[in-house]
Amino acid sequence: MAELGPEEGRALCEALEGPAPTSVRLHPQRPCRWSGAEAVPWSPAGRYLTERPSFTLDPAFHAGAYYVQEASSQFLAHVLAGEEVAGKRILDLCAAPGGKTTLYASLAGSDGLVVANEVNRQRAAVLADNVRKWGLGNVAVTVNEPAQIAVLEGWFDIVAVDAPCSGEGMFRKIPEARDEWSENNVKICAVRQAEILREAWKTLRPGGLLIYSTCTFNRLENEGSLEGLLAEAGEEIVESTAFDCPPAWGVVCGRVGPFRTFRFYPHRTRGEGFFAAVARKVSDGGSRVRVPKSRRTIFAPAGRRECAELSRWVAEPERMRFAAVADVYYAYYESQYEAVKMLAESLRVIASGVAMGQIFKERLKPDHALAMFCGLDRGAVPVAELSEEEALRFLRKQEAEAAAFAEGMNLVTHGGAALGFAKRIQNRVNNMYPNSLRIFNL
Ligand SMILES: C[S@@+](CC[C@H](N)C(=O)[O-])C[C@H]1O[C@@H](n2cnc3c(N)ncnc32)[C@H](O)[C@@H]1O
Repeated sequence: MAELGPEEGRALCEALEGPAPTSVRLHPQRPCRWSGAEAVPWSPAGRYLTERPSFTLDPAFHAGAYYVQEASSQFLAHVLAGEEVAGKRILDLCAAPGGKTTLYASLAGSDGLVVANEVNRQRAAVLADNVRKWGLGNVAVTVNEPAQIAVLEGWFDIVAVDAPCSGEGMFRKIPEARDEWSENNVKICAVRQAEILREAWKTLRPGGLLIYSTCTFNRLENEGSLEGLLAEAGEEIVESTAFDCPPAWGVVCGRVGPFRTFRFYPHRTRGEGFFAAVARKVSDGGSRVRVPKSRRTIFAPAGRRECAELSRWVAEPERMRFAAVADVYYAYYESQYEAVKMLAESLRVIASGVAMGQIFKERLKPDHALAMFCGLDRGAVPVAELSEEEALRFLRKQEAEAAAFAEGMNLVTHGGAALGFAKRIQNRVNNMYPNSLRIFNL
C-alpha cells in the first residue's frame, strides 16, 4: 500500500468496502443473451452485467454460453491480442478452476493445445468439469507438480503462471481472504512462486512467451518473484512485443527489467486487484526441446467399425483421430493427437480431447462431454428442445414428461444450447446428466 501514498491508499480501502462488479466472458462459438451488454474494455468477449443473477438457475450457464470471470483477470486476452495463439501449445500451470484455461482454449483453436495443470486433485476435478462444459476439445487436464511438468523441456509456445498468492486483490470479492492474510503467508507465497516460475521457465521454447499473474498487490509476490527469475535466467529473458494499454483503462503499467507489468487497483479500474507481467524467452539459444520417453502405451487406436460409428457423431470426422483408453473412446483433433498421446504416457492426465463414450454392439452410448462438444454433429440424434422450466428439471435430474423426447437417445437443448443427453424407452426417460453436476434445492 505504501507505493500508493495516503490519498490513493484511502481510495483503495474505500473501493474494497464497495460492491464488486459482476462480469462474464462469452463463449466464442455459442450465442449468449449478454452479447450486447457493456464490454470489458480490455477483453473482446468480456461483458459487465448490471446485476448479479443466480447463475445456478440459468440454463445458459450450464450450457457453457459464458464463463463467470472477474473483469481484471480477463486482461490476459489483451496481453495475447497481438500474439499468434491459434495452433499453439499453451501451458496453464496453475489452472483451476479454469477461468484462464477456457480463455486460452478459445484463442488456441482446434489446431492448438492447452495443457491445464492443477496440483490439487479436488480443484483439478472442477477444472476438468469446466473444460468439458467449454466444449472445445483442445485441452488436456493434468494433475502434476510443476517439477513433473518441467520434463517437457522447451515444449510450449506460451507458458502462463497464474500463481497461488496471498489474494489481497480479492479482499472485496472474497472477504475470507482478509482473515487468511498474514505477513508470513506473503513470504511463504513468494517462495512458492519462485519455485513455480523456475520450473515453468524450463518448459518454454526459445522465442516463447511467459505470462506471470497474481491477484495480489504486494511487491514481494509480484516484482519480487520476477526479480528472482531474472537473477537465475536473466540473460535468456527479453521484452515481448509491445502493445497498447490506454490510460483511460486505469491500469498502472511498469517494468521489471525486460518484463512489462500491469497492476489493477479496484479504485482505478472496474475489476478486482490483479497483477500481470509478460516477457519472452530469447529466440537464439536457451533450452532445446526434450520430452520424456514413453513409459507405457495407453491409447489404442479405434478399429474401422468403431471409427465409422464415432464419425457419425462429429461434424468434422476427417479432422479427428479416435482412440480408446480402457473401455472409453476419445476424439482428438488430428494436429494434436501425437502430443496428447505423449502427455498421457508421461504425466497424470485426467481429461483430454472429447470423451465420446462406450460402444456396445456397435452403438455409441454417448458421454456427457460429447453433448457439450462444439463439434458435435447435431444430426446424430434427435434434439429435444425444452422450456426453461423443463430444462431446470433436467438439470436437477427430476422426472421428465416422455412426450418431449423421441424414442431412443436425445440431445437435450434449451434455446438451442446443448445441456446433455437423455434416452427415452417408451414412457420412461433416462436422464444422463452427470450426478456430480446436478443442481440441488433451488
Ligand atoms: C490463482 S489460482 C489459479 C486460478 C486459475 N488460473 C483461474 O484463472 O481460474 C492458483 C492455483 O495454483 C494452485 N497451486 C497451489 N500450490 C501450487 C504449487 N505449489 N504449484 C502449482 N500450483 C499450485 C492452487 O491449487 C490454485 O488452484
